Amino acid sequence: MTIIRRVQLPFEPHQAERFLYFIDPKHRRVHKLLKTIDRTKNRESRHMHLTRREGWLEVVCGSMFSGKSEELIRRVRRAYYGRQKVQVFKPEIDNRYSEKEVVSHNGTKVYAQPIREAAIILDLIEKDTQVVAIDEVQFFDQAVVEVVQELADQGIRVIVAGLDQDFRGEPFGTVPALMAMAETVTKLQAICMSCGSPASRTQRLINGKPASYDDPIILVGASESYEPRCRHCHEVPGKPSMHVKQIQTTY
Ligand SMILES: Nc1ncnc2c1ncn2[C@@H]1O[C@H](COP(=O)(O)OP(=O)(O)O)[C@@H](O)[C@H]1O
Ligand SMILES: Cc1cn([C@H]2C[C@H](O)[C@@H](COP(=O)(O)O)O2)c(=O)[nH]c1=O
Ligand SMILES: [Zn+2]
Repeated sequence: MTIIRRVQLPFEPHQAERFLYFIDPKHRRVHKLLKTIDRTKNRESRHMHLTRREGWLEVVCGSMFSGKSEELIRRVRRAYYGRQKVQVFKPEIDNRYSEKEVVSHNGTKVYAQPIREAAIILDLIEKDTQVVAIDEVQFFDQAVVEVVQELADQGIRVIVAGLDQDFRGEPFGTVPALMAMAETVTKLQAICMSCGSPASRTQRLINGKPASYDDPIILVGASESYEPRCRHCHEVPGKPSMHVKQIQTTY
């Protein structure tokens, strides 16, 4: 028999055996050779990218209007399609569009439990919850960092969405720390309302004028007080300028 071609058919990782087919064109026959394979080895080589242990943190951040809530809602809906037990939380202070829903600027929404402080999340988690989503995470107290770590360590997929920068263009609350400890970080951009470039920052406008650096950081609002801007169009009157020190090197 002349073997001219060896064909390895696709196989599933759970299969303990695979077949090697030897094609003999002369006799128009296919000879089958059964080969036992090592299940563990096979699974490792083909599925290294799959997570074996549940529980991690996903951060969705960016400026206002960049699509953070839309993205959080999209991930939550997909989890519901997967028949997963999901709990969504939001800070009580964010009552712009709804008390008991996360609502995006273009109207998509999902039910959420409003809470006053982060530690309460641990009391509200139900036994079989697999996914926890928290919107407007920048408004929560410092304890939110330990809360999400605890949930992820317990095997829960935790999704948080929030502003990485305040209106002054400075790191916002615990979001930078959450970004550092997350397994994945998705940084979104809106469109700059001044020049049309991708926008990484949020401009606060008071009576149409840029808010000054000393204004309070927390001010709940939407398009009446804020618009997305790129770094070049973002204005913060009174912001201390950064002085780059000249470093003298001596040899
Ligand atoms: N300048 C803008 N750039 C991008 N999207 C904008 C802008 N202004 C309004 N939007 C709307 O905002 C939506 C995103 O809203 P949302 O998910 O609530 O954002 P975020 O949570 O980041 O503030 C977009 O899909 C779009 O409909
Ligand atoms: C920049 C900035 C924003 N806020 C407030 C304004 C809104 O209520 C939320 C952000 O909502 P979004 O879902 O990202 O659109 O935060 C604030 O209090 N301080 C700020 O500096
Ligand atoms: Zn711009």
